[in-house]
Amino acid sequence: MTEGQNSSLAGHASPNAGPSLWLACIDQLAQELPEQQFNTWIKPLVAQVADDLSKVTIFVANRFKLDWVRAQYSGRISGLLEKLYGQSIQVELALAPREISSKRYISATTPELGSTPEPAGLGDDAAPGLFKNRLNSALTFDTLVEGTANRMARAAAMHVATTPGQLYNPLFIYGGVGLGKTHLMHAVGNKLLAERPDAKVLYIHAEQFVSDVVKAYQRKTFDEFKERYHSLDLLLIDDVQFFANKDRTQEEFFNAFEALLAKKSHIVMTSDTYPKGLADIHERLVSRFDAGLTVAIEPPELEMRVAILINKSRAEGAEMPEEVAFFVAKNVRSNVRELEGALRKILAYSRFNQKEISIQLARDALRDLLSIQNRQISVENIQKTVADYYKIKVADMYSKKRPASIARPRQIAMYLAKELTQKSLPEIGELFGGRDHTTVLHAVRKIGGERQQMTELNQQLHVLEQTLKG
Ligand SMILES: Nc1ncnc2c1ncn2[C@@H]1O[C@H](COP(=O)(O)OP(=O)(O)OP(=O)(O)O)[C@@H](O)[C@H]1O
Repeated sequence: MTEGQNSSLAGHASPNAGPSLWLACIDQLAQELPEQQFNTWIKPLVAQVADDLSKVTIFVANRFKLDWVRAQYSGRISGLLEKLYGQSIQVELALAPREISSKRYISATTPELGSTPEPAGLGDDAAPGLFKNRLNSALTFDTLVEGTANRMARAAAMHVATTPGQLYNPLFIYGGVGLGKTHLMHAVGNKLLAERPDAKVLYIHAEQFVSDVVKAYQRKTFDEFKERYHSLDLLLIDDVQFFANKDRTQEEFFNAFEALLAKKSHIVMTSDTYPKGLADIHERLVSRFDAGLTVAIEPPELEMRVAILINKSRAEGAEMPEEVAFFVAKNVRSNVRELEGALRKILAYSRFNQKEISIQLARDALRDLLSIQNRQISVENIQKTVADYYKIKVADMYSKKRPASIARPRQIAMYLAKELTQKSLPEIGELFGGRDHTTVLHAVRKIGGERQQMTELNQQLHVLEQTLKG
């Protein structure tokens, strides 16, 4: 790495600048690398950033990993840090010391901006008398912004938190990635505990439940396992789609489910799809999942995204002007996790460069993200993806044909064009074979309205949106 040309910031960085810089770098790598690679090599890295931001030391667990990370990723990490900081930084790799849990170190899962702690269950660390509920105390109803997208789910969750074991049992919350399902679950647990500190609450990710079943199997400790799970007052279980094809886990979960319901304990579950949409889960479980209340969380609407940005930025000690929040919210639409990533980049950029948050600064901080979006989502791309999905010809997108099998996918494509691109209604009409803007408006309203009512259509739109966003 080259020596810094400008060291004027040395010694003047804010206390949050180091963590923000490293987390912004991690966010960027999460977007650039395949998930598997990111999870294996980057996520476990822990960094220590010098107070004057002159040096970042990255700790790696063992020698083998150290060599691999150095060979494969160190150049990229240095380049990214330099780009984010705007001047050179010395990057060093080292073997992790024992005291790595000290607060001065930052890992990809450091609970900043409300991130969720690593999933963990009752497994090894559930020593007698010491019950870990695994709740993240930062994820509360107070920090969850309410909007049309999550109103129903939030109201139901609040009801469960205040009067558990009564209505809506189980509560099944579903929706796409990063929309706040996990947050809502933790909020239920935290609220119940605030009112009844003795309540036995457990948050667990479905994968950890699977791993607990495996351990109980290996160690022949099913009695202990049952005693622990069946004695809960509130079980919060995340991402139950992970139970697919795991027969023994499903059986144990079924038993726990029945036992908890019988004693009026409450169960809250999340998933990426509604119960009947779950693949490879036994019918008897699916029907039980659906027997309480099933609610969706939708992608947040514009005003909600703006409110989330302003709130989260305030929580980080920075004021984001409304016009900047609107600019960011219009450009980052998919989910809240991405909004948080964008916010982190903006805050880091503003801190390092000691500049006020403005639209121009946001544009600079997010330039990679904005250019990827502009490159990827074009109306042509949408037309092709929707035509493929509904098995019609791309040419039918511009044709005058009217049978429902063609007209409906065309309306869906128009709706997505309005949602995912910056094009105006007349421009979209033009790209759909010279149609009038009122035709496009009609399609946008119709599909938008039906989306709220029809689960199946909503799922299809989720799939299309995820495909288009890559
Ligand atoms: N309405 C909201 N207000 C404030 N923060 C939110 C809101 N919705 C989501 N978040 C934040 O966005 C991030 C992602 O949310 P969360 O982890 O709960 O998503 P999820 O739906 O469980 O996603 P996944 O399916 O990927 O686990 C979290 O940091 C969460 O605190």
